[in-house]
Amino acid sequence: MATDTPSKAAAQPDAPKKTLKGDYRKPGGISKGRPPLAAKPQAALSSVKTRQLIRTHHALNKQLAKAEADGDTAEADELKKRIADLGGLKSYQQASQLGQANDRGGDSSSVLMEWLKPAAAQLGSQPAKLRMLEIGALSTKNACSKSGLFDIERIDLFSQADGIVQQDFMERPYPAKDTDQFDIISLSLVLNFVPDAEGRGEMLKRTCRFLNIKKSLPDKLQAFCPALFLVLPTSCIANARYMNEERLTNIMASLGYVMMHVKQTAKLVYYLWQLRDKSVPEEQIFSKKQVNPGAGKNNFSVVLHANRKSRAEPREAKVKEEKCTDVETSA
Ligand SMILES: C[S@@+](CC[C@H](N)C(=O)[O-])C[C@H]1O[C@@H](n2cnc3c(N)ncnc32)[C@H](O)[C@@H]1O
Repeated sequence: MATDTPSKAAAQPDAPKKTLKGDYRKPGGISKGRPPLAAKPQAALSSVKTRQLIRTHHALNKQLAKAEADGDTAEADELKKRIADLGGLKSYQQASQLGQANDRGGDSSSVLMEWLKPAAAQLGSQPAKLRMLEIGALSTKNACSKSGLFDIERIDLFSQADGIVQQDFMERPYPAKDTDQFDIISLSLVLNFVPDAEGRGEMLKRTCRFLNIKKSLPDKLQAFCPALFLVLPTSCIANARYMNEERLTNIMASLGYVMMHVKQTAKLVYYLWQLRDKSVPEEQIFSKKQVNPGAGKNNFSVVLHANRKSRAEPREAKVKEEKCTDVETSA
C-alpha cells in the first residue's frame, strides 16, 4: 500500500461555525484587532464563497433527508425551496467544478492517473480499453477522459454535458452479465454528498455489484483491477466522530476491498481499493459508533447492514446527533 504523509491541517478543517442563514463572521471575531491584510486575490475570495455554498448545500440536503424520513412535509418543502433559491443541484455542481480548478487543487482524477502510471504501457496495449464507470461526473475533460486509456461511462444526478448520462447510481440496474461490469469505478466527492449514513453504506455496497472480479487482465492491470477510486474530504476521515481510516478500511474489507493506494492532502483524501473477494454479508454490520470522540468533530459516518430491510441495528435518525462541525467538501 502506498501512502503520502497527511498535512497537519488535515485535522483542522477550516469549516467556520455558521448558521445556514446569514454570514458566519461576527463583528469582534478573531479578525478583530489584526492589522489590515493585503487585498486577497479574487480567486481566494471566491474560494471561500465556493466552499460556503457547497457546505450549505450539504447541510440543507442532510436536513431535507431527515425531514423526509420523519414525514415532515412542511419542513421538507421549505428546505426544497431554500435549495432551489440557492440555485439547486446546478449551482452545487458549478461550485464543485470551481473547486476542481487548478488554483484549488485540481482535478482529482489526475491522482488516479498518477497511480496508474506503472501500468500505462499495458493499459495502452489492451485490445479493449479498461471499462470505467464515473459516478458523479461533472466533466468529460478530466485527466482520465483525456488519457484516452479508458472506455468511460459517466453518470450524474444532473447531467451538465453531452457524454454524461443523467442517472442515479442507486437506481441503476445491476449489470446482467460480467461483460457489462466495469474494471474501475470512480466515486470522487460523491459519497459525502449522500445525506445519510445508511445511504452511504448502500452506495459502497452497490459498487461491488458493478465491478468485474472474474476478468483476466495482464499482470500490471490485474495488480489493481477491479478497483474503486474513492475521494473524500479529508475531514470525513481525519476529523469525524464516527469515522477514521481504520473504520473505513474495516468497512471496505467487509465488502471485499483491499486498500492499494492512499494519498491525503489538507483538503482531500484519495483511495484506490481493489475488489478481491466476494463480500461477506454476515460481517457487514457497522452501526454508528464513536471511534474518535471529542469536541469540534463532524458527524460523517457510514452505516452498513448485512440486509438493510431486516436490519436489527438502530437507524441513524434515532441516534442522538452530537454538535458537529461541517464536513469540508470542496477540492
Ligand atoms: C461534488 S460533485 C463531485 C464531482 C466530481 N466527481 C469531482 O470529483 O469533483 C458530486 C456529484 O455527485 C453527483 N451524485 C451524487 N449522488 C449521486 C448518485 N446517486 N448518482 C449519480 N450521481 C450522484 C451529484 O449530482 C454531483 O454532481
